[in-house]
Amino acid sequence: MPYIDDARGAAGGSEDLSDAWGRVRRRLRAELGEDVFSSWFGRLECDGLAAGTARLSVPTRFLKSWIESHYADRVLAVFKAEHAAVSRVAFFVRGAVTREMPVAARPSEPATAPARAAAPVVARPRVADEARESTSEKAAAPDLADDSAANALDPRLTFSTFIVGRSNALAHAAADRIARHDGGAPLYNPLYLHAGVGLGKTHLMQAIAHEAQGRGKRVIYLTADRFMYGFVASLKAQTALAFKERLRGIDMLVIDDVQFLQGKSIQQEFGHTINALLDAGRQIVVAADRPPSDLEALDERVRSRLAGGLVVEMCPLDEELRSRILSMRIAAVQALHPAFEVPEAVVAYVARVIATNGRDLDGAVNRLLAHATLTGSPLTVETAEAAVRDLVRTRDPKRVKIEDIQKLVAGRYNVSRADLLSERRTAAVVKPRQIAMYLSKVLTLRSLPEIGRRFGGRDHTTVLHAVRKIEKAVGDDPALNEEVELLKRMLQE
Ligand SMILES: Nc1ncnc2c1ncn2[C@@H]1O[C@H](COP(=O)(O)OP(=O)(O)OP(=O)(O)O)[C@@H](O)[C@H]1O
Repeated sequence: MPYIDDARGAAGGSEDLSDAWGRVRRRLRAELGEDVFSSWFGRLECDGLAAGTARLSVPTRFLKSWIESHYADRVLAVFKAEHAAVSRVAFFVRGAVTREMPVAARPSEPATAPARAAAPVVARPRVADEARESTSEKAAAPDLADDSAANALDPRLTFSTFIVGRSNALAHAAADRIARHDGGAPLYNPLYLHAGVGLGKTHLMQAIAHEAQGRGKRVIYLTADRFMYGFVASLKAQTALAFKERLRGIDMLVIDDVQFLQGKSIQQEFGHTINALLDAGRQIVVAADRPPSDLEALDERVRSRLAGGLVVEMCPLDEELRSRILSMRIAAVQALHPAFEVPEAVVAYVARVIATNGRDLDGAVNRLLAHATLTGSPLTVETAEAAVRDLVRTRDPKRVKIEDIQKLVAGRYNVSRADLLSERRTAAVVKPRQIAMYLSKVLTLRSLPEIGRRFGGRDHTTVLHAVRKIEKAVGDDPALNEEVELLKRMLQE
């Protein structure tokens, strides 16, 4: 069970918290839009409630600090509205070992699915606990000088537990070839995997690292934020040279979530590291949530080097693959809970309705287990439907393009798209232009400078001004609010 010390009596315990958490997620998704929600909150889990504080966890420090600085108040307000016992929210980074089962998922032990190994992940003993923020900072520099890489990988994320289907066959084949490649120049260098949230990138990346390590290769697996913290900490500790040497003296660098690389000097260092490794014929494997050309924060030269090997997209999991992943997860749970019975029809139902990603499939199995354990009654399609309701999305998130926003807004306000990009400053053009910029910010993952470029080469401060202005205007003017909401819906359909 999640730890609920004060809420048990008043709020009805874990089921209540779990329901509230489902509603919090749904409201955040509705309020912030699918893109923002899945970028920042897709991996947020509620681990419990104690002394009025809801404990929320994310897999990386970067996500933690971003959510804390941009969304903490909003999350708190929504949580308070949905659960009377919540008066505070606290964010944590899930550690490889200390990770708790998510809220609806802990009727009994243990996690049913490979928890994402959020921890530093390489060259670091598995006792790593990223929740110990301040102390782990200091430990970052020496971590990379330690050679116990294998210990830090999640032992469950291997090729043997990775299920291959149409959507990931190419990525799997390339990963497999690279991991088993012995001797000679690397085959595809770098291998760049990209996919939306929860489609198996980390699993495949860790599988490569496991396999190559097992073959005696010196491998480092890092998340981008781990790279950043490691580098910054080594600079502080004046061990930057050792850090660089350590990174460059390996056979394979596996680096996850590169879309999070931030900061000029860090990017430069990343670029140098990539170049040095590629030039020395060492294998690099990179994963991100977008193709290299969309890594706007990265220097053009680094982007083109990343794109210079094999770039493979992992597509959404099809129903057949989802069903096989579910069956495997259920079998893993049954090894520990032999009484946990899931009829074929329930597996088929869940595989059909949870069309999003592997993480939601894990969540569904956890909820089924919670339901079965708490009620003691057999699972049916009806009870499964209630148990996984909060995970079901009516449709897949759609990627909205700035161009589509411009076309729709221009059409709606009787101006041309060229007007929106022009220098014209008449009210008839300025308002739709600002609305289009605002929608570009809230519906796409584009940065302010990129949006500025797409609107006739404007400065990012102009975009920021437009975003703030429309944000305020929709708050003050219900008619405009409705108008903007309608445009959002039309774009997302
Ligand atoms: N083909 C697969 N076979 C088995 N498990 C899978 C597969 N694809 C995804 N999963 C499982 O789904 C969950 C999410 O996958 P993973 O963490 O690798 O996603 P990701 O693409 O790295 O997501 P993110 O963008 O959030 O980092 C994990 O538990 C993973 O084991």
